[in-house]
Amino acid sequence: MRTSIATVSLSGTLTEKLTAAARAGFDGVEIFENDLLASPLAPREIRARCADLGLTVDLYQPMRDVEAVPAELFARNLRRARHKFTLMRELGADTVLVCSSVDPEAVDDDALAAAHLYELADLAQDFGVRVAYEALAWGRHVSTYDHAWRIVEAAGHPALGTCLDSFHILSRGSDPQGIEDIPGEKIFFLQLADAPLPAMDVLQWSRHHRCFPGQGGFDVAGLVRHVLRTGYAGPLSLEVFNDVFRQAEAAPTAVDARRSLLALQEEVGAVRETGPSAAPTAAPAVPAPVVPTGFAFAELVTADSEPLTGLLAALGFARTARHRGKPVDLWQQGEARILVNTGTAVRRDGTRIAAVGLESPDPAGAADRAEALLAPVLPRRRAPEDAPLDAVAAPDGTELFFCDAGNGARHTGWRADFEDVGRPPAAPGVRRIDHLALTQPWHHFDEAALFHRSVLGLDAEDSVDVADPYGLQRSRAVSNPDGTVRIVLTVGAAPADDTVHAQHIAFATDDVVAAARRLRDAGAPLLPIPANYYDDLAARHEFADGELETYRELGILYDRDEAGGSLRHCYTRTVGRVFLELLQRDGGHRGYGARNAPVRLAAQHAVRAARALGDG
Ligand SMILES: O=C(O)c1ccc(O)c(O)c1
Ligand SMILES: [Mg+2]
Repeated sequence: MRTSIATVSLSGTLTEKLTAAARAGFDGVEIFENDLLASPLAPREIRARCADLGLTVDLYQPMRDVEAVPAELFARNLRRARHKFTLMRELGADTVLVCSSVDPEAVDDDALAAAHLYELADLAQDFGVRVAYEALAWGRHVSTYDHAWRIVEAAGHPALGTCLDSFHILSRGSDPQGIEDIPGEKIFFLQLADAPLPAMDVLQWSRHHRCFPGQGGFDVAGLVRHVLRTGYAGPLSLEVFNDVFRQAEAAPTAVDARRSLLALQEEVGAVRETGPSAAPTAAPAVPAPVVPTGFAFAELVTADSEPLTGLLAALGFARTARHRGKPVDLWQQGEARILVNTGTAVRRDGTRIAAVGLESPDPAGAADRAEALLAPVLPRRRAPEDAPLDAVAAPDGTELFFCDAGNGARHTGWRADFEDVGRPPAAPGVRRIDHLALTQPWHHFDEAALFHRSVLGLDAEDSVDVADPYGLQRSRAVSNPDGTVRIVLTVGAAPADDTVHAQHIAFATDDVVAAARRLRDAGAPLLPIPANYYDDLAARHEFADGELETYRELGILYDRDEAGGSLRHCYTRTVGRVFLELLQRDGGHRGYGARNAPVRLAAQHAVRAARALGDG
């Protein structure tokens, strides 16, 4: 199906939006009136720009507050419409979206509304324009799609149809099944947006929190199936009002938007119309996702490896191999493998997680999927003898390598690029990487969740808001079914300091107390946790004698889930942007201890403040 995007969904000038949409591969655009009004280009020049970019102008919108008003006001509305239809002829737009009225002077009279829309469509027809009537969820008298359709049907004008907008339909909890009662040829346009639950005032919800399909909580795919069964032949168009997208760079937002439609069409699948014609609407053929089965490695870049390797050694890691051609060392303990790269130019914020190796049952298939979902395989700076290894860039820039599963043991693939220099500890206290926490740039949070879900086939949990002392952090975990790959995507609060940008690697251990003691005894300080936290733990949970004192001594945090599963975890100091977590899960606890995050964040801010004063 053709794809389109409303220019309101992207940031920048109209020209920048058009360029971004075209580069992302959209077939057409909805020209949002505010974008045109703010543009120095005349409608004819915008038309030419779209033509140059290979974009069709699928819709001009919105025309507001037209119908069911007193005669004198309606006459003024028709005058306004005439001006707009003239503009549309210049613009090359053949369909205008008319939103249901919010005018205080509008009356609740379907017959009058139908008569007015008939007159409007009649005038539009003289300009070669069609009118698509849309029910705004907050419309004064018309706020549901089925009500808007009844008025369109009653008007019965060939140049009058309806525009369906998934936000207005799903936000009100309307049953989309009724869409199939509308003849497809009378659905002049379809606008798609998702949005996070829970509900809020629909106008604010719509104006600020829409997101691309797959990034929120609506069943947009289900709605689209209903529409396609009618035989609707127009484009799938994204209309998203989102404060972040309005500020973020248009190009990556447009790519994210296109990716959301590719993933949506895949989810919708092939739909056979229930109407007279039979041709099923096929989804674009994209390779199936190849879900990663584990972490092959995490690669940290650092200018000064001492603090990092000192911390790894204190944790019980051993330096076991060295890359044959690059300044990259492998540190290992159990199945946890950390690459320490001192050769990559490190930005001002120092040590950071730059790449992640994902074990994959089909690395080539994973790369094909990524390419099909607009995440191109990165050109690799590799020597001829280096193992073939494809990587793609996640929205935060982290390079994700698709590694042949089992590299850790069989020394094939990436592991063959390293020569052994030592042996991993015989009795590892750390078993494997439990999860990675990757802080996302503020404007890539929704994009990151969609990327990890659609490109990597990981399941996304609901986002969780965590109180940082200086604002709110949002986190959303993505994972594979058995939990051997878990990535927590976090977007930080202001001020943009290291805490906000910090990343961490969580290591799974069967005995967090022993691991914490070893770390402390090896001279690597643990993050100190305030006494008040432990007083609160004592109030909330029963512990064995001495257990709480041990946690207080070692800075171990505790969480118990509804099923009685427990999580014990503690943190190291931060090196550059990276800190390490030791965690012990018991009784099937699958969470991340989000309840403890505010305390951990406050403790990290306190350490940072102490360091700034020179006493930390
Ligand atoms: O919020 C609005 O004003 C608005 C305008 C046009 C639309 O198509 C829409 O869905 C909402
Ligand atoms: Mg709309």
